[in-house]
Parts: sequence; C-alpha cells; structure tokens
Amino acid sequence: MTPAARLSAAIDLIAAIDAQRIPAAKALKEWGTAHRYAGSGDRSAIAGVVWDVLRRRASCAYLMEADTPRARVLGMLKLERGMTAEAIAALCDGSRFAPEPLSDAEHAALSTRTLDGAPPHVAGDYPEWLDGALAEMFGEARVAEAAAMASRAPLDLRVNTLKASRDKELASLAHLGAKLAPWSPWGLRIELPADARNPGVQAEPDFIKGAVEVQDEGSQLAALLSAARPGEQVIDLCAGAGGKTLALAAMMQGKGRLIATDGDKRQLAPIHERLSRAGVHNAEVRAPKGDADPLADIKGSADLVLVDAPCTGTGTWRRNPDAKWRMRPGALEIRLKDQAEVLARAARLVKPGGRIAYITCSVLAPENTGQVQAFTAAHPEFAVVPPAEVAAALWDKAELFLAAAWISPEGLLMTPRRTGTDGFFVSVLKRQG
Ligand SMILES: C[S@@+](CC[C@H](N)C(=O)[O-])C[C@H]1O[C@@H](n2cnc3c(N)ncnc32)[C@H](O)[C@@H]1O
Repeated sequence: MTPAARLSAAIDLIAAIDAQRIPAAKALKEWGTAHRYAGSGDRSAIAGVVWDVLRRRASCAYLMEADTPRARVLGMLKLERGMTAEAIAALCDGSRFAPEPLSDAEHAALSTRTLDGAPPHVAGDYPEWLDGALAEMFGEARVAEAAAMASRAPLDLRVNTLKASRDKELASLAHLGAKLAPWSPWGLRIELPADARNPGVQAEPDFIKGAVEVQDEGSQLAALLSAARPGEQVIDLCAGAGGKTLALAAMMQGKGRLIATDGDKRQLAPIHERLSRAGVHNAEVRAPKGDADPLADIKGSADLVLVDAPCTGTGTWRRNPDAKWRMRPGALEIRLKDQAEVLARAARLVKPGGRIAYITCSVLAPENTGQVQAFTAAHPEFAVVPPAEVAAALWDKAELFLAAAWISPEGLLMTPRRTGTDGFFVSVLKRQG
C-alpha cells in the first residue's frame, strides 16, 4: 500500500470506531482480517496513525476546527508528526486510494492555526469533565502533564534476574535497539518510531526462555519500591496476570513464600504459564472459589502485602488512549470503593512491623493520597513510610528520582512527564510493631 492509501485506510478505520463504538484494538484486528492483502508494514503504519489520533483527538480536531475522522488525521499529521501543509497536501492528492485533496479551509488551518488559546482539556487532550480532577493534582502543570500522557510510550522490558543479567540481555537484544532504561536496575527500553512494526519481543528466544518480560518501567519501580526481600512472606493481593508478582519473585531470589491471588480468577489465568517461564518456584497462586476467602488461613502474618489496586488507569493513557475517551464520571466512585475494600483486607493480613505497598496506575488524587489518608485515619496502627525512605530502594538513583517524582506526605507519583514512565502512585504503609 502507498503511504496515501494507508492514510485513507486509517481514516476509514477511525470512522468505523466512531460509528460502532468498538475498541480500537478490536477494530484494527478486524480490519487486518478483512484486508489480507495488507502486509505487516501496512498494518503497523495504519495502527500507528489510529493510535496517534486517539492520543491527541481533542487537539487535532481543535486545530482543524472540525471533529471528523479525516480532520483528526490531518491535524495529527501536523501536530504529532510535524508535517507541513504542503507535505500533507502532497499525500492527499485525490489519486486512486489516496484521501481527497485538501480544501482551502483545511489548507489554511494546517498552515496557520496553532493550539494557542486552546482550553486546558484540548491542549492536554483529555475529557473536559476530568479537568477539575487533574487541576486538583497538577494545578497549572496539568496541560504539560496530560500532554506527556498523550505521547507515544516506549516498549519497556524487565530482565528476570532469576535467569539472566541486565548486561547480558542488553547485548542479546541490541538488534531490537534495546537501551538501558533510566531508573530500574532491571529495565531495558526500546524506543519505537511512529509507524514502527511490532518488534515481536514475544518471539525472541530470550523472552521464550523467561529472561525478559514486557513491563512498563513505572510498574517495575512500583514493585521495586515495595522492597520485597528474600525469606519474607509476601502476598500479592491483586495479582491479575502477574506483572508485579514476577518482579517480586525475582526480588525474593526464590527464598520465602509468595502468594498471588485476585478477586477475579479469570484475571489470574495467564499467571501460571508466566511463573513457569520465569523459573519461579516459591509462588503459590490462590484463585478464589465461590465466596470462600482464598486467604482464610492467613491472619496478621505477612511481611508485605502488595495492593496493586483496581483503578481508573489514568496513568496508562499513553498505552490505552482509547480508555481515556471512554472513561465515564461514575468510574472513579466505583474504583474508590474497591480500593478501600482491598486496603481493609490487606490490613488484616499484615503482621506487626510488616507493610502494605499500595499502588495504583492512576494520577488522580482521590485514588492515591485521598485513599491513603482515609486508610490511615481508619487504621491508626499503620503509618506512611516517608517517600525518601521508600526511594532508598533505588540506591544511587534515589535522590534524582525523588527530585523527579511528585512527592506528597502520602507517597510518590511517577508520571510520563516527570519520570518518563506510565503514571504510578506508590505508598508504603507500615504496621507499628
Ligand atoms: C491493576 S490490576 C492488577 C495488575 C497486576 N498486578 C499486574 O501487575 O499485572 C488490578 C487487579 O485487581 C483485581 N481486583 C479488583 N477488585 C479486587 C478485590 N476486591 N480484591 C482483589 N482483587 C481485586 C482485578 O481483577 C485486577 O486484576
């Protein structure tokens, strides 16, 4: 397919996503199945346009003064890809399979309009109803923070130290452009250009033998900051597919007891294969059975309970731009209730002197600092470990990290703008002895 034909296909796909209200990933998959003639390069390029438009939907429409699939794609080429009006006009020449030529109004918008004067939710590309919540957290910086949350994310890998060293994997994955990630001692990063093909990490021998996992660096750091140690009893209460369980297992070096559970047994399904690939032998997966509590035998004995809480996921908008526009006001209230419940459950499991690591991938204050304040008020036996102490897990990078992250008395918040990671909040709550 020509670049112009790919653009036409992306415009059609965005129109279909709008009309059918289906997730972009599903629409892209269906498109691939229905257009077998398109090669993998075509599919990647088309997907790149669709995701970039979704990330910057509001600002692209504002630039073009029109909120149509075509206008958003044209606006994205200017704002995100830095193309000139002339270069865009050359792509849209109306030839077979190419988008229609630019109208005078489109050409003028692409030549002269900017985002100057755009309201914060447009300049930062987020739903208008979330402006108050983002202002509460970031104040005037919300546009810059949200704009970073609307940028493309790199592909981050975590080296599994049960099986390999970071230096060895750095060399072994050099052909994918892997570099050291900035913060995590286990992290590698692959920067992906706009229409890069999927590097196929899952087909790499190093992945297959369990030496590396795909994991955002913020998620790696959240696990690291929990400071799980060999020999401890550690419970991962919201283990899901096991991203953090695997990191905890590596930190424990096969020593101690690691229990992974989740409120929803279906979420746990991939964890078994992942634990086995990673060579983890000290983990026990406890899937819930009916109404019975899978942790009924545990009371006040855990050194560490990791609560990777269900949340609005606002910190992962870089990777899930679709979710940003589909989020509805009621979602926050539901999550707040879930989080309070899981925290209360965690409190019963921790031994005196033990700790809870409370983690969300949200940047919204009620899910983070607000939740911690409510928890410590209801559970005076727990106190927040000062963020400076928590960051010590990062050794020589602790000071720089503390300067980069948003620090509050309740914990640390990583954001794409400040730490170059997804948005993750971490609070460590210690039960007094
Ligand atoms: C952020 S995800 C976990 C991601 C996972 N820890 C990882 O690193 O891959 C949150 C998980 O919490 C689970 N969850 C929701 N409500 C829960 C509850 N009341 N008790 C335990 N788990 C719950 C969800 O099923 C979901 O798997």
